[in-house]
Amino acid sequence: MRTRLLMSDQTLFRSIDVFEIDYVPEFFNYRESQLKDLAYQVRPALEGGRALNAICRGLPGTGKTSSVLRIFTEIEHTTRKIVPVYVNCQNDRTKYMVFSRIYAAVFGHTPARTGISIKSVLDAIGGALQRQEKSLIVCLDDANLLHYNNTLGDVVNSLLRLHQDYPGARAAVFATVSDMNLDIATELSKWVLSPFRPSDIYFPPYDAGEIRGILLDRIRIGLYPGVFSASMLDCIIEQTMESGDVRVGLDLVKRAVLNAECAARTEVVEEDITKAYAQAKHVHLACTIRALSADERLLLRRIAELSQEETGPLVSGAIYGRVEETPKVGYTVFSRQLRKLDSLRLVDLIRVQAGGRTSEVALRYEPEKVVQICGKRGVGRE
Ligand SMILES: Nc1ncnc2c1ncn2[C@@H]1O[C@H](COP(=O)(O)OP(=O)(O)OP(=O)(O)O)[C@@H](O)[C@H]1O
Repeated sequence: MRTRLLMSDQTLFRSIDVFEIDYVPEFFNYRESQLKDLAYQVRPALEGGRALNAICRGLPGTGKTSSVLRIFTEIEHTTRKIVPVYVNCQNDRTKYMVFSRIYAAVFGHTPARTGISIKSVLDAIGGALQRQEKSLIVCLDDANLLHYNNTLGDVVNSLLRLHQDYPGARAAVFATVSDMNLDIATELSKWVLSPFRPSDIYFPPYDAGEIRGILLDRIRIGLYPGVFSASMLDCIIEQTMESGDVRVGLDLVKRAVLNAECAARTEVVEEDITKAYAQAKHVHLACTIRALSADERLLLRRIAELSQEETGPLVSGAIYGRVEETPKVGYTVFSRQLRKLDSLRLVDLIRVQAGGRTSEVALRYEPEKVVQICGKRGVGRE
């Protein structure tokens, strides 16, 4: 007899790893054209030259990192003449950390901790590439996080000029950027002396059908048959489309199944998804806030505080007037930061007047939660 009850030693997951953020998906569809573009950038390096630079642009969770890592894996299986290096700028935010990461990929170990200068790390990298006649491709993932204090300009400059001190050492940069308002190429052209001229590779948000396809592939591999019905999947797709980030959908599926297990059910019901959404909402918020610069985080916190204090709608001009941080940023930078919070769906910007500069700013999350996650004022300001 088919039972609806799950025993305590039974699980609905065939493999729970399939829903973890670092899982490398077996099926990777809907990004064929971007993968082709990336492969094209690599081609000159396969022929002994320098790869072409690229900027992969798209909102969070649109497959930028996965695409670059896929191409890097293909490189590793094809040639030893190219050293692909992945740098997660959320973790490695200084020039020294970025070059240590590259050093580790070239030499197989990190540089000695004490007393070694950035210049000597770079010299060692350049020398090794020259001797071994190898070409370097560095992926700066979430490169916008290095944008402040011109770390990004310094890093790109040093890499692209490596060949000047070490003829034959060739390096290229693949930068991924989720801040759709930041024109990294123009920003860099102010700082980077060597020709950067990146190709722009755009990653549009997945539509509902594509999100369904991605989630269905994972459900097929990660869960036992019958655990997740089509109608339950529809609920998850609806929630995922709100943020546009596939990670939200994957996380919701995992949590909903865990909730079903907890209730000793053999299949997910709507209640499991509602509960999962309440649990996951803040996890997603925390991840998005973590990826902000310190100044953007302070602005978001201020908006949350003002939302608690004010009863009427908040408008951008009034928010600017009440930013307390010193030195205060100019209005143009402030507007750009606001647009970024809007593009990350942390706030909604509603134009008050056609063509005017003023917008109504509506926080999309509970202000108390935002203040709590943003942390103390003034901590870690860049
Ligand atoms: N086409 C796809 N097929 C299967 N899984 C995908 C696909 N696109 C994205 N994913 C999954 O979604 C998650 C987020 O993808 P990824 O990290 O590549 O996005 P991203 O655009 O780099 O995001 P961010 O800008 O936040 O770094 C990962 O778990 C990845 O495996």
